[in-house]
Amino acid sequence: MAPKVPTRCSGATAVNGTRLVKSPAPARRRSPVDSDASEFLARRAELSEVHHCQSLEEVRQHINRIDHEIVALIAERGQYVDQAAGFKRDEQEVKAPQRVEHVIARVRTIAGEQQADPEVVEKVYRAMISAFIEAEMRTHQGHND
Ligand SMILES: O=C(O)C(=O)C[C@]1(C(=O)O)C=C[C@@H](O)C=C1
Repeated sequence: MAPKVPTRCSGATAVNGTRLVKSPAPARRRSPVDSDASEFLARRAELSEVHHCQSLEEVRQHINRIDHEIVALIAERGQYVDQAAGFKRDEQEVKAPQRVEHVIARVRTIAGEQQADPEVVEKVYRAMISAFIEAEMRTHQGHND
């Protein structure tokens, strides 16, 4: 894996409280769907910076901050998965194995672009999708009771 090179700061607050200069937000407010994905990822990469930490405590502060963002994104993703359940007729459609493999291939590609380990990303996604399928099953059963 390529070493992480610290990027120029532009718009975050460092853990030590330093305020970093933020570039103006884009005028348009469309959601980052597929067609906007590369633009969205480029902006995300520009905003993120990997700090060289001086202590384990500092490392954990960063991990805690990132976990907050990840959980917020899982919550948002979950609401779309929940809606997906409403469009499905049976258990096979809920499980959608071909779609799962498509998602996995896609996130592995994104991992490569983002200097993330594709093996780790695949394992995380398989565990997450499996949990979402269980939740979707419950929603789907609820719709059909
Ligand atoms: O795309 C769907 O059909 C979904 O329900 C979403 C999702 C996912 O979490 O990515 C969840 C369950 C299916 O197995 C496939 C994918």
